[in-house]
Amino acid sequence: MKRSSPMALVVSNSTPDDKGADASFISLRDAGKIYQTRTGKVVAVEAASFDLARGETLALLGPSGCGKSTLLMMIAGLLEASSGRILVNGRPLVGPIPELGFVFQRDLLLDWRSVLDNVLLPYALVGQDPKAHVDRARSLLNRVGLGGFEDKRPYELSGGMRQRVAICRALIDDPDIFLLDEPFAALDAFTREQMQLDMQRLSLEKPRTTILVTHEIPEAVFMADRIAIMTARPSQIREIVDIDLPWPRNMKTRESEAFARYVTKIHGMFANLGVIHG
Ligand SMILES: Nc1ncnc2c1ncn2[C@@H]1O[C@H](COP(=O)(O)OP(=O)(O)OP(=O)(O)O)[C@@H](O)[C@H]1O
Repeated sequence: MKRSSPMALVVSNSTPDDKGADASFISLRDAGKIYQTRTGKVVAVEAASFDLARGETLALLGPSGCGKSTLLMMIAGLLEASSGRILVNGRPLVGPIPELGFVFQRDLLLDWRSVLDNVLLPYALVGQDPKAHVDRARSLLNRVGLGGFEDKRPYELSGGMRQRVAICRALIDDPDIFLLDEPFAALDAFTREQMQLDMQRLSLEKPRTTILVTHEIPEAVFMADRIAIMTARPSQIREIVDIDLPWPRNMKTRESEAFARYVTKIHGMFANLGVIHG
């Protein structure tokens, strides 16, 4: 089952290239990033190129320090590319993407606000009255199993519950683009698996163009339509692997031969790249 498409999104005022915009909703053309540091230049990302269609999920998979977070921040428009181009909906990226949901490895919840008020925080930050969005916030919390926890404070929740709140906060304004930077890295294996299923359920309800940063091969295979194989620094996208496993994915998917074949194949790619030894 292929997932369908979310709505259009406007990024800059320049003329859109609508031809093929659906197939290349997010396009990178030799996008690179060099950090200038006191001790010299750090080439974090070298000439990354790919096209991502509306509603697709791409995993950025690679070893620690290979530039995955840098690339994600560039796609969010939060970090300027040093070279190359990034296009969203056919338009060059000229600043932070307004209609964006971003989930970080750390949940970044505010402990002095209730769960509900944390989910509504994006409105408070821009001075909007959050009242009109309370129903949606409650509904999102319900859908991730946090109905009844609205008045709790984040410090009363487990790590997995906190990250669910962070996901609801990222989705409160119904963004077209959803970026996740190792959102489950700090969670135990059981919670992690459950979160992958929960995320899938949310994305099947309302498909969004999603980019997931991870260094877990099975997680990437389970969650993504396509996987960008990234080399160690200076990072390059060595290959894009299409994951042709049917949706929805479940326990049976993880146990299937096809799933194991993808994991083995990608493991072999990283071994060939010298990322995995032994
Ligand atoms: N602000 C910065 N200034 C200088 N160098 C940086 C900066 N941010 C990241 N780097 C360097 O750029 C490289 C890529 O970092 P990045 O955090 O993007 O990698 P990553 O693949 O997300 O790593 P991890 O999986 O460990 O989170 C690293 O060598 C890092 O030290």
